[in-house]
Amino acid sequence: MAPCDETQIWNSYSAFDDEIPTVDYSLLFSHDPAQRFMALEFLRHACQEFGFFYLVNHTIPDAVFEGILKGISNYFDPTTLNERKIYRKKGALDTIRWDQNSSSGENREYLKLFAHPKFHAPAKASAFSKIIEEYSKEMRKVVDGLAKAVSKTLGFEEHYIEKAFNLKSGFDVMAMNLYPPNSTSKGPVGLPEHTDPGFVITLIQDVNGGLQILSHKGKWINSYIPHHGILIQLGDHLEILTNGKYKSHIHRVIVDNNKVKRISVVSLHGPSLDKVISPGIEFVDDEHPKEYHGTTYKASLEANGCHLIDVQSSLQDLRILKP
Ligand SMILES: O=C(O)CCC(=O)C(=O)O
Ligand SMILES: [Fe+2]
Repeated sequence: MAPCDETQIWNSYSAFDDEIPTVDYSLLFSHDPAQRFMALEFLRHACQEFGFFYLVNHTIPDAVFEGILKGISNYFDPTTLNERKIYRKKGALDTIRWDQNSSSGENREYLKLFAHPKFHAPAKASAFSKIIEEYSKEMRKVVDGLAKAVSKTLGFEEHYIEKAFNLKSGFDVMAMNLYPPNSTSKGPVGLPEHTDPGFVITLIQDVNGGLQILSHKGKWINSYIPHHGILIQLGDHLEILTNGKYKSHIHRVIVDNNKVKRISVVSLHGPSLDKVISPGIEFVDDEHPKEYHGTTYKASLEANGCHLIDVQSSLQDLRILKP
């Protein structure tokens, strides 16, 4: 490819360093009513005006973050590549999936697994599996707390989201990503543009840079997560439940032709697979007609003919087209 072509491609993947809101988790549960009220108001603003935010002062110990990031780095050792190939796509019953993609559309090595209601992890890597399971349990506690807080920002009692999504049996998939695979990419894209299904998506990373999110206003924004902070992105099914009040956002990963080398841990926290998700009656009236079709979480995940572990968005298909 001629150098000028390369520059043109890179320019189309550049993004702005606009501020992303930072929500203090501990203040959402403050015993001081005024402080709690302010924190919940700020969370409402972050959900409605952004749809993504950083979460700090949460309950996950630093050692859990450091443990999983180190564990992933060790697991993706290039010399043990062959051992991981047993988790390459096999069939409809896969609960763990590994793959390595190096193409103009995607450049990453990943390990995905079903984390909830039942936890699955690579049997051979038992110490690593324990680390992943601990991370997953800790993150679920944070997500349960967020479900309470988000319910309140919508004007409901704290169990509204938990009940609407049947979160106690919620379907969670974890993806552990290494960008670019083997330190070489074929082009600037780590992961192409997409939104994610579910209630919320939690994300941590080892180094900053690479993840870009498309704002409400159509502007690509670089995400720089504070140290030991969590990036929260609202999922497609919160958008459906709230009839578009709280929206999910398109995002992508850019490896900038191998300049950004990074590990991320992404958990997609979904409703239970059999739960029908449709716009809540509280969000529908003459001024806000129903904007989405209702369907079970499972059917929405399988809508593109994909395996559940792909957790792909089908939001476009669920939108009711305006006449
Ligand atoms: O690795 C990242 O930063 C984002 C990954 C992502 O968007 C996903 O797995 O859905
Ligand atoms: Fe994503």
